[in-house]
Order: sequence, then structure tokens, then C-alpha cells
Amino acid sequence: MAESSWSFAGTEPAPLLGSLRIPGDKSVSHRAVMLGSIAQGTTEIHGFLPAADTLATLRIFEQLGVNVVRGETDQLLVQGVGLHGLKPPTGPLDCGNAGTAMRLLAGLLAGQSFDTSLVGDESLSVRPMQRIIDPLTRMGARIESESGLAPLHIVGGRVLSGIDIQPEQASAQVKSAILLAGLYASEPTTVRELRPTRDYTERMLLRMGCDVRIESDLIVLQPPQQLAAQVWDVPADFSSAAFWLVAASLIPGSDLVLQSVGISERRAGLLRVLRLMGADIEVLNTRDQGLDVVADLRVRAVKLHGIEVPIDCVPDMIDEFPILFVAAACASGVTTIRGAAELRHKESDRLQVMADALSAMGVKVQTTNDGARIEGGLSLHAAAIASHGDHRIAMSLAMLNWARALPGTVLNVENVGTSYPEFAEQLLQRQAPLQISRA
Ligand SMILES: O=C(O)C1=C[C@@H](OP(=O)(O)O)[C@@H](O)[C@H](O)C1
Ligand SMILES: C=C(OP(=O)(O)O)C(=O)O
Repeated sequence: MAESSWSFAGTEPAPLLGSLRIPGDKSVSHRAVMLGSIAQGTTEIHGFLPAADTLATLRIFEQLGVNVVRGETDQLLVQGVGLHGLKPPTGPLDCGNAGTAMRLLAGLLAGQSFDTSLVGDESLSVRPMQRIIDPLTRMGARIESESGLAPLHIVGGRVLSGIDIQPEQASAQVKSAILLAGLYASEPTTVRELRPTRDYTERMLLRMGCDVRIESDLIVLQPPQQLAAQVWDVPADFSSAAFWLVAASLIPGSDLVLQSVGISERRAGLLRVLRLMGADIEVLNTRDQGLDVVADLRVRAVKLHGIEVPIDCVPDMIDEFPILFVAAACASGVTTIRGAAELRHKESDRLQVMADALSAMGVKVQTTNDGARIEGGLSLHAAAIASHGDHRIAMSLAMLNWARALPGTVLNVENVGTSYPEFAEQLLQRQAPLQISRA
């Protein structure tokens, strides 16, 4: 049965001590399955995230004729069929709640010889897809959609050409959709980014033997003959670790180590921002795990203060804003956010939903088109708050209730399973006074 709400008893939290294993990175898990499926040979994935979003991607490639052998929970063997070996599916391909799956797949499927349809859940069906339809169409793809929204019908058998393009958004999903279509183009594909975004797609392609030039905001991909299968070690997901970085900063007496977290520059912007707010986070045992730099993050409780979030950090922490709002609500002084309009196009309008949630709990928040002003350090009160089916909102509000001993309720938490199915269980293991209701 799905979890539908979490209620907190409002008792003082025990310090967070010891160490914690965070599940695998969602972005890398999606890509390892996608790229492994079209590689030559068998891809080994260690540390795969078995969450609803990434399992949707896995099921889709099984529908496309790829054989995947599941080992222990987080190990997969993907038997690649080569760039041109995917088979026509018998029905629509369901991306569920995953924007990453839908946008990246649109690029990859635009280069196939057969038609496909991509569908998603209610939330994904109102997220903007024109941002990938436009560049892919310029490359020669044909994607049928009503008003730029899912479902997307992708016509097969098109001849794709390379482009040189600057997407309108700083978005790793848009960049990746173009690069994946570029694998099937007859000329090189160049993507110029407004601001650098997470770079797993291009770095993974490079490791698979592609001729790809990577500069900070420029990627040039030559269409490959084939992709070589790899062994991928998926790091712990920084975005999931982020909830604990903030909770342990806020819960007095905490001293917690988060193990083997991916801290590449394009992913760990919140680390920089929390430190600017005064957080005590030590980066220990840093090592290069091939695909990513990983480290153990030791975080100790401390008093945080508000800051102006540097605008160049925004893409590097795009999924961490809901939990940053929580840190800002508990910090002394004012935190301001600018340049984050993309937050309005996630699983919910994350700027508005967090502003409304915190306002209902007594925080002074004003939103702008692309940001917010949060006055922290005021006294908070408990409320029953809807998370709008947005996993990151649900987990952020859970941490706020827990850390500040508020007897609040977080409603509609089902979608936490899209990125972090073990979240509530890990809270309970840490004695969070949490009651779970199931629908
Ligand atoms: O490429 C990816 O794996 C992702 C890119 C980001 O989206 P945008 O590219 O839309 O910013 C991020 O929000 C999402 O969770 C994962
Ligand atoms: C925005 C997110 O994911 P996606 O775009 O893949 O739905 C997220 O995980 O916060």
C-alpha cells in the first residue's frame, strides 16, 4: 500500500549520529540503463537506484527488447543491443513521474527506425516538452504532441542531422536529449549551455569511447559507430543526501557521516551554499570513482544564517531548493534566491509550493518570478501541508517538522518512492516520531 501522509508527534529529535548510506544517484542510474542498452556488450551497474523513476526507464528498455538481469537489489547487468538493435515496442512507453526519462528518451528514440509513444503521469503530463521538441525537430525528428505536452508520439525512420545550438534553458535534460539524438545524426552536434549543467551524459559517452569534446559550457559530439559497454559505479545521490545535510545541521548535537556521496561540481552546489550559511560540513576520504568524485560528508549541528544564494550555483543545486527553503526558514536573517525560474517547471511549482508551505507555518516568504526572499529564525507552528505529489517537497517538509519538533502532517507523500523509497524507513531507524498513514 502506498504511503499517503506522514504525521509527526512533535517531540524533540535525538541527535543524528553515526553514519548513513544514501541510495544511488537517480541521474546516473537513468543514464546507465539508457546508454547500456544501446552499447555493444554487457554493462554492469553497481549501486543502481531501485526507485519508481529509474525502474520506469528499466521497464521501457525491456519493452524495447533489451535483456536486463537483476542481481542483488542494486546490481544490474544490461545486455546491450547496439545503437541500432532496439525493437519496436507493442504499446506506449510509460515514464511515470520522470522528466529525465521522458526528455532523454525523446532524443534517443528520435533516431530509431520505428514509431514510439511516451506517456507519463498527471504531473509529467503538464511539464513543458516543447523545450526538447523544438531542438529535436530542428535536427530532423518528428514529434507529435498537443500543446507541447506529453503524450509524445515520436515518428521513426527519420534522417537526423547534427546542429549547433544554444538551448533557451540551462537544462541537463534538454542538453542530453539533443546529445542522444546526436548519436544518430549524420554530422557533429554542438550544444552551447547558458550555464553549465550536470554533465553525466557527455562524460559517460566519453568513457564509452565517443569522440566528445567537453568544455565548461560547450559540448561537441561526433556521431559514433558504436558505444563500448562499461562497468558503472553509481555514487550515492547528492540530492537525497541533501535532506540529511540540512537535518543534521539543524538538530542539536548531531554529528553524522553520509557515505560515498557524488560531489561533482555540477551536482553539489548546495554544499557551497550551506557552507556560506555557516554549515559545518567536512568532505572526507575524497576519491575518484571513475565516473564521479565521491566523498564521505561529515555534518555537525550549527546555527545557520541567511545569505544571498550566488546565481552561478543555481543549476548545480536545482533539485535542492526545497530543502534550502527549510534551511533558510531555520537560519537567522534573510535568504534570497534569484535566477531559479526553472523551479516552476518541476514536479510542482517548487517556488510557490515551498513559499505557501512555509508561510502556513509562520515563515515570512515572498516570491518573485525567478526566486524568493525568506525571512528565517521566526517561531514556527505546525500545519497539515500538501506536498502536491512532489517527492522533494514532501521530504523537505518532513525534515522541517522533525528538526523543529513540530507536530505537523505532510500530505500526499506517495511520490517519495520516485527518488528515495527508503526515506521514511531511514527516518524511523533514526527514531523520528513519525506515523505513516497508507491509502
Ligand atoms: O538530467 C538530469 O538527470 C536532471 C536534470 C535536472 O532537470 P533540468 O534539466 O530540467 O533542469 C534535474 O532537475 C532532474 O532532477 C534531473
Ligand atoms: C525534477 C526532478 O526529476 P525529473 O525531472 O526527472 O522528474 C527531481 O528529481 O527533482
